Amino acid sequence: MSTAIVRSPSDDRDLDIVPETGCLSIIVLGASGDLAKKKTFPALYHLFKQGFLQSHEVHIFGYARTKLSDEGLRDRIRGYLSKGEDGESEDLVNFLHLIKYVSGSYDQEEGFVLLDKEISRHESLRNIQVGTSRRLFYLALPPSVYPSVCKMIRSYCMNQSDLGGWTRIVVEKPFGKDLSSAEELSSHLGELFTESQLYRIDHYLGKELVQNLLVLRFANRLFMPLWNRDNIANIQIVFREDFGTEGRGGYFDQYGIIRDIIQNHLLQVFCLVAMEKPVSLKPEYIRDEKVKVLQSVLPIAPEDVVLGQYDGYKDDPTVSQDSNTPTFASVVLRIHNERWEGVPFILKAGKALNSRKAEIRVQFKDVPGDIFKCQSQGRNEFVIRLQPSEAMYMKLTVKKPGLEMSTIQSELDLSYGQRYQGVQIPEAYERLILDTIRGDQQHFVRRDELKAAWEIFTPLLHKIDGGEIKSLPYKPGSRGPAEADELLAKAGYVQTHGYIWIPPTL
Ligand SMILES: NC(=O)C1=CN([C@@H]2O[C@H](COP(=O)(O)OP(=O)(O)OC[C@H]3O[C@@H](n4cnc5c(N)ncnc54)[C@H](OP(=O)(O)O)[C@@H]3O)[C@@H](O)[C@H]2O)C=CC1
Ligand SMILES: O=C1O[C@H](COP(=O)(O)O)[C@@H](O)[C@H](O)[C@H]1O
Repeated sequence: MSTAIVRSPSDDRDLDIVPETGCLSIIVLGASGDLAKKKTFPALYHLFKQGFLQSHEVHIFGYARTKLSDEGLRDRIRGYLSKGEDGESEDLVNFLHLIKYVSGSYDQEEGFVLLDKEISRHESLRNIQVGTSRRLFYLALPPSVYPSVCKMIRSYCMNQSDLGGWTRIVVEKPFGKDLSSAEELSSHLGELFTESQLYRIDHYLGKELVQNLLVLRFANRLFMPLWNRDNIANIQIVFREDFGTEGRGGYFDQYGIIRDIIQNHLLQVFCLVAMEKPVSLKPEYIRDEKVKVLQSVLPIAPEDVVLGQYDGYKDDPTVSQDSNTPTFASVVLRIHNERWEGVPFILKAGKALNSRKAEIRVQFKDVPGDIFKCQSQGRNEFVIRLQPSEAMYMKLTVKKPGLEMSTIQSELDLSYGQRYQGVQIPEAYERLILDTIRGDQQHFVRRDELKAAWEIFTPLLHKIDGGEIKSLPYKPGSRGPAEADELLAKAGYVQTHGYIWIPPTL
């Protein structure tokens, strides 16, 4: 009997990536903060548990201004790591043992000299040849300190030479506040590091169903002829949260929902939905196509925007009383190219809404010559739910089971929890951190991509900052301002009536 070789799509990927081993130091800057404890350290722990980080190779350093001992940092993060575990597992003990804390400022050499000394000490304990070590700096910090921190890393903490080792820098969003500040930051970092050393992380690119988009679009014959202006009426990309800015009001008020979610997370999803097929899976080819589609987006018309701010947002003492910062926005993007001319893409995001959900909703056009008179029931829709409970489903018109010839809306449903029982879907950060260690930049944002993204939103953001477009009030726990639904209808979205999706049971 012959044994079938099952290849994963990545086996044939046209990537210039060599498997990497050897001494690895992961340095989390801003280790005392929110992101570090909630996302970065838990992601590292999951990688450790799965064997991607090996005790004999890896050491993890936390760095921040707060005075803490090694044990102090471990105590801070322990509860976030042990979620779902009974007591303190052997894995957890071993992982925490790898963590060391260094305290220092973000703009003085002393701290970074000390940090370098600690990293070098760990490297020499591993008896490695100078220059073969790998140093990964993760900036879990407010962007205001990126320039000084990067300068310090460049001056005092680089891997010494290039004998197969490397230094890589992971930076979080928001990367700038508009086109000019982003470009300034890019130029600054560009003087210190090469593009291949910089990893601009957008954690939406690490989500399972976002990573599935290219496979779905380009590995299925079914979708190829349909994915265009001839068949698709409109596409929504939606992010909803059922909680407000909670404890992050000070940060949020400076940025707002467009900079926090739409300009990065939703726009990345938009690229993958709208771009053309790349030459191959080589990261540069994929990013080239993303840039092209971003450059084809037309300037945003003011009548294609609805902004909202939930009642109670300004109760946060760190939020200014006359704030016009939107906590909700619905923005219609229009692409000027052969595939998408005339198809509105509605990007919508809001905090303190009635549910927590992120999804892509592709609505198809009406069937010409409808002999079943079923059009009023609703159109075909293909929905990709990114979270919670990953799923893809296709809303279809079918014959209502029974003796009569009547129609009803139903669905073809691929709910991951049901179809892939027992399969653990990795956290976005886990996947992306592993990519940085492997040197795979496919799921990271390139400099020109970032620039094109800011070019789309900067004129609108300046109008909002200048008070030219007002945020409309909405009730927490609602769908957002009613005007957003009106905008959706104006963009051509047709609501399905009387259809209720019944979640599958296991
Ligand atoms: N939290 C989240 O869920 C997400 C965050 N991000 C991004 O990740 C980065 C870090 O976010 P988060 O952890 O929430 O941020 P925090 O506000 O928790 O800041 C992280 C650490 O940075 C230091 N710090 C805070 N403010 C300043 C300042 N003004 N100047 C110098 N140092 C400061 C503090 O450490 P110390 O005082 O000890 O030095 C703090 O513990 C940001 O860019 C954020 O936008 C992205 C996605 C989600
Ligand atoms: O980047 C951010 O993302 C989170 C939402 O992430 P998710 O993976 O839970 O969908 C959002 O709450 C936060 O405001 C924003 O900065």
